[in-house]
Amino acid sequence: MENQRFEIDNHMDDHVDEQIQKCFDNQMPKSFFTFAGAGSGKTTSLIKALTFLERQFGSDLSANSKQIAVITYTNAACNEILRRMQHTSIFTVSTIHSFLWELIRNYQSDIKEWVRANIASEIAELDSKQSKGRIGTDAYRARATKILKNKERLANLERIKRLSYNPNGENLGSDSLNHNEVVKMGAEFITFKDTMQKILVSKYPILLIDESQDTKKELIDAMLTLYKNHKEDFVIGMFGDAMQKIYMDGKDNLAACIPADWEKPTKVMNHRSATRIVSLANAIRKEVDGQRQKARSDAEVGTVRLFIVSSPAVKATVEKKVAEIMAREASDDQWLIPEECKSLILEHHMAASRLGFEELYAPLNKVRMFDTSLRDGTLPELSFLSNIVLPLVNAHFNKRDFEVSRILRRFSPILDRKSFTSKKENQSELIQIAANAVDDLLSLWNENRVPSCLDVLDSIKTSGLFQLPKRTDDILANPDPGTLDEKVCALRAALAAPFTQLECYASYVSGNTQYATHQGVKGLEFPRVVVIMDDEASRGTWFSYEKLFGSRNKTETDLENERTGKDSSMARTTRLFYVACTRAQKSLGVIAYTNNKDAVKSTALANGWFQDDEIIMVD
Ligand SMILES: Nc1ncnc2c1ncn2[C@@H]1O[C@H](COP(=O)(O)OP(=O)(O)OP(=O)(O)O)[C@@H](O)[C@H]1O
Repeated sequence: MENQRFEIDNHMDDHVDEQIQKCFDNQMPKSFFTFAGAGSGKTTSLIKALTFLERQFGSDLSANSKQIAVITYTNAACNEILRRMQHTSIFTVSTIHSFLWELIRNYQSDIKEWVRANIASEIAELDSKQSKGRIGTDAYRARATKILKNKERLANLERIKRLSYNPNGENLGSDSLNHNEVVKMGAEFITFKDTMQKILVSKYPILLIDESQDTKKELIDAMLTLYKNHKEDFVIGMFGDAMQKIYMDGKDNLAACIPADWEKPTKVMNHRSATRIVSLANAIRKEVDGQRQKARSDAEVGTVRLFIVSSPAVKATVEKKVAEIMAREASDDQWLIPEECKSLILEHHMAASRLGFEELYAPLNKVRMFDTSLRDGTLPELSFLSNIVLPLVNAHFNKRDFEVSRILRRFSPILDRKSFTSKKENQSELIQIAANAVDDLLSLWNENRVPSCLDVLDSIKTSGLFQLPKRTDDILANPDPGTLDEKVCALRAALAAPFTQLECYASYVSGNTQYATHQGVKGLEFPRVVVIMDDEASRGTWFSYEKLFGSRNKTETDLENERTGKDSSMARTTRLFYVACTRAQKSLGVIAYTNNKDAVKSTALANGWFQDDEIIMVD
């Protein structure tokens, strides 16, 4: 085995980059589909392709006002690509939502027409269900509310001059489109409007999609239609890995839908992980598609361990013990430093309980509308506190006066440039007003008190130190709870939490703690990884590690899905497990919280995922 490793040619996949470069040949453009396993260098190949394109065609594209579009799954991935390409202007790097919105935003009359038809069809569908529904049930009432809201929106539509959309926000206004509408509409415009196709192809003769296994199926289908109609003057390049499909809105069996005339380069190396981690990844993948990777000849052996723990254990204590054992087993003391390890949880609330921001998180986690903004930190009330107030408070307590005045100049309406320059004679007075407002705010921390987030908002409201998010008045008011809407109620309950919890939350959403979710680390890598499998603590039904590890029976639906070849919760969990484990470079600890330790152990052994001496039973 060791000898075989040294025979591995670490450059065996280099031809893939040349194959991709040939696809961009002006005379004979070809689209391509590069699907390969974790750590095989897909993102690296994407960056190499962009570097090549810039060198080869950069000035030509700029001279003709054309660009290369790159679509990524997250804003973080966009920023990483932009950073690596040094923000070169021949590239438009965006998420699916912003890409589509940029493409269609100026076609307002088409947008309005589409929205009108879409609402009308939703109403018709709801009406039809309502006519068959049972009066008085929750579902009946919910449908009635939806019908009413849709009718109001339809009536209001005519008065709206311009429909707006923010790909990274909540889109609350009556003139706003929601995320689903933009994807559906954008994809339909590309699919059915010749002019939209021509505009897209002429602006972006090359379009590359990263993580295409999870790219919304509507967009993939639209791109395949676009390809069919414009294959002579348009190149699509898709990068991805079917084994890493972890969201339900991606296209199933994408590989089978790729036209026969595309290039399909494949890779067999794993440049990321130690050999033992690569062999675990191969074992997890074995039953799915049998694809095997090779570790680099210079890869270290690495360490994997499975810790099986009875569910009611005190988790923080268990996880500390696991880190200590990993330090010993992997001969690596860095395991003892939490910031040097990444702990992958299943849901954000598991980070909230471990990091101590549960009171802030739990009420907001119940509101579906907050799903995205709570998780990415863009919920206006929280982002206001995290991005403006927290830095101000920290700067003050760390005696960074220059930073305090920078924040005030930038964000405080008291020192707003316009009023400041127009009232020259009052400038020192304005500075004093701002300083007093800051003092009032900071006095909340006097005598080692910890204010609640509500106290902080209240002080800012009284002093006018900063402009507050729109809902603050409602949140701070004290009306009969029955009259408040669900979102305001949840915000009120959450913001009663101590401000220290906001600090922990802010640190978590900006990626500065040891915790991240299995899904959130897609595309990333870390030297030391702990994968935490804890179905009992996770509320979703989408994944089930207990079923994957044989400690819970499959349901009738699972069995039916398996029989009919449909995606099942076992299949989804296998892919999530693969994604999580393959983030590790050097060593990997997997913790299974379970009520059936023996079943977990025998499944881990029977599947060839772990050896007996790699499994540790924790009491
Ligand atoms: N040809 C190569 N030679 C050496 N190192 C490489 C090569 N290609 C990629 N790497 C390194 O391997 C690691 C994984 O690469 P990359 O993130 O591009 O893989 P990926 O296929 O996109 O992974 P994943 O699917 O897991 O997101 C990175 O650290 C990268 O720098």
